[in-house]
Amino acid sequence: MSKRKLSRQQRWRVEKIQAERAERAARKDEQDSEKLAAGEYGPERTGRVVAHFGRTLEVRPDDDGGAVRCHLRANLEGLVTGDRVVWRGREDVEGRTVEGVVVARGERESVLERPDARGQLKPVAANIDQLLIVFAVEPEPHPNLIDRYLVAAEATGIPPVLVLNKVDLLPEGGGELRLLLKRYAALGYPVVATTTEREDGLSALLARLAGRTSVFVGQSGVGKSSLIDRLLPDEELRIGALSKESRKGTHTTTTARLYRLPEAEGAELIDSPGIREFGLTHLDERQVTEGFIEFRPHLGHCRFRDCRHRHEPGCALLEAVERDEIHPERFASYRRILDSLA
Ligand SMILES: Nc1nc2c(ncn2[C@@H]2O[C@H](COP(=O)(O)OP(=O)(O)OP(=O)(O)O)[C@@H](O)[C@H]2O)c(=O)[nH]1
Ligand SMILES: [Zn+2]
Repeated sequence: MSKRKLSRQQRWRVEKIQAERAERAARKDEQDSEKLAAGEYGPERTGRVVAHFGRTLEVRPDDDGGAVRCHLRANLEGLVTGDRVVWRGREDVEGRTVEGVVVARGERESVLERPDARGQLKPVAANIDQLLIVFAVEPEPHPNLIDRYLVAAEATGIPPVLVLNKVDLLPEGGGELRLLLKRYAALGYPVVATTTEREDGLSALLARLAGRTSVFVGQSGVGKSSLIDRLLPDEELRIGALSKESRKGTHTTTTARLYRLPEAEGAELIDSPGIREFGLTHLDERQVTEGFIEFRPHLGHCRFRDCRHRHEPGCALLEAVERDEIHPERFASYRRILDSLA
């Protein structure tokens, strides 16, 4: 909300709209209860949220068929794209499922959050198996930036994958960038090379996408749109396979959407402009320290319990750098990220 004060009349209008909205939702819920009791909705089925617009969702049934427009029972809040749900459909006279009601949410394996306009973290997508952090030969990535993304990924608990795009621009032998990525591979991070300039330029990525739900993140210009265009060539797929009946009056918004990727078995992608910007969120000192995964075995072993890992004697991290167990550039990057928090 902006700092601008609302006039009394504006405030009254806002309150009135909110009250009307709440009343409508309550009425709808009452109708749903009656319809559910009267057996107008079919049996419980499972599905996955492929998009959401306020209290209206699109749910893709696990059994079959295209996405169905559903609304939420009043006791359900905060569903996001990627959530697994239990829902019940209502059919028209010709036996087509025309709408549904979501009655329960499944447990989440992971959730991606972003700060809203007020700076409060809000979930934007759920059940993501991997964060694909895209880099490119051009614009050349700052190693510090890769570390920043990795730290942010570690804070979510969703495993990151480094995707080096535009490898068609790599110099003979691979250059510095290949060496850099080798360092990350040695830490245990999967590294995948891609190019949209060659027919088979996405084969390693497709293998990585199969059987998982992924999101693409990364700085501007690295080729996220180009990669996604190749993965989702069909405009219909991009709009979402919403059945014709359900599509009527679909809002066009910037909500996160879940897509099936036709070229890799069981591959799903959740995408939105907001999600692509992930990684630029605020982190605290503890998250940054724990986000450097090779630090973890050493944490808690410094001589001083409140060690800041700067010049303290008996610092386990500094000693690990001395012994080459922590790469000095990773350590320098850690310090730079910490300094940027202040
Ligand atoms: N040489 C080469 N160029 C590529 C490749 N992939 C993408 N590009 C080019 O890189 C530029 C940026 O690509 P985009 O797909 O718009 O990048 P983006 O990450 O979506 O950028 P934003 O929309 O700003 O976030 C475009 O001019 C693409 O044609 C590649 O594999 N090789
Ligand atoms: Zn220390």
